Amino acid sequence: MMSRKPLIAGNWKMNLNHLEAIALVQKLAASLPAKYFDKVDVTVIPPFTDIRSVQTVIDGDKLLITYGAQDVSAHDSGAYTGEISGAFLKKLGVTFAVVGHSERRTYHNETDEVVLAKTKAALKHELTPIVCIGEGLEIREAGDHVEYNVAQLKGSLAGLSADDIAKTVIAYEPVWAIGTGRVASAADAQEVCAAIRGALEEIADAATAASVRILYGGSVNAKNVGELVGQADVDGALVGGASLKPDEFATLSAIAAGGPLP
Ligand SMILES: O=C(CO)COP(=O)(O)O
Repeated sequence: MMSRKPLIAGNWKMNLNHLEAIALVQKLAASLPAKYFDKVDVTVIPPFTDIRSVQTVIDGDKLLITYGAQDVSAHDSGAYTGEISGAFLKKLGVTFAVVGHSERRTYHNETDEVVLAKTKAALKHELTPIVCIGEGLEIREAGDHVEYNVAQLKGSLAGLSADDIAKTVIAYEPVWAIGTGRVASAADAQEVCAAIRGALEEIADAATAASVRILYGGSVNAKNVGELVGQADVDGALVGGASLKPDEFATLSAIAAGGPLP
């Protein structure tokens, strides 16, 4: 099997102003020396208003940490008040764009069609979309989580070529695990991530499915990340709360790299 470099992505959500962002990136860099980056990719995903400041620190200090955006407009430019174009993000050196986070699906009514349009926009502007899917508690309790996630994945990637799918990252984030402290078991994460890989093989091909990184997200911390990323089909984590604590985020990145602890 093709080896996939783990990716640890810190989704700050609507936390930290640009001054706090600078301080966090500096602390994170101090705890995570360059030697780790051969074995793990680490990215921070701040609010839009922090991106320029984060870029300045990362470029100025030649850090190996990358950065992403929490959303991207489906449109390139024009009369779309409040939206942010992928072209602007690319110009700011952004690597990743999260699309379809459950908070956007829930609070902003983003459907699979919207998520697909945003995924296409990210790809068009050479950003790597981190396409999020995940079931709510009712679906999990009914035992329908595998089918639900496969359907959401297929809807969010509908019609994309294998070449485009190869340029994505998928994040499985069960809604009941987000911000609750109730992490999925490693076996539960593996079950859905393996099903996602199977679905990628169906909609693209085996080589593409083997190359795409699939992350788990939902109450990931330094204590549980090792077991999660130890699963065959879990290639990293999308981390919320623990990404706001630079020491813990550095520790969990080092664990994903296979150690040693910083
Ligand atoms: O939604 C998440 C990351 O995108 C997960 O958030 P928590 O790690 O805070 O549960």
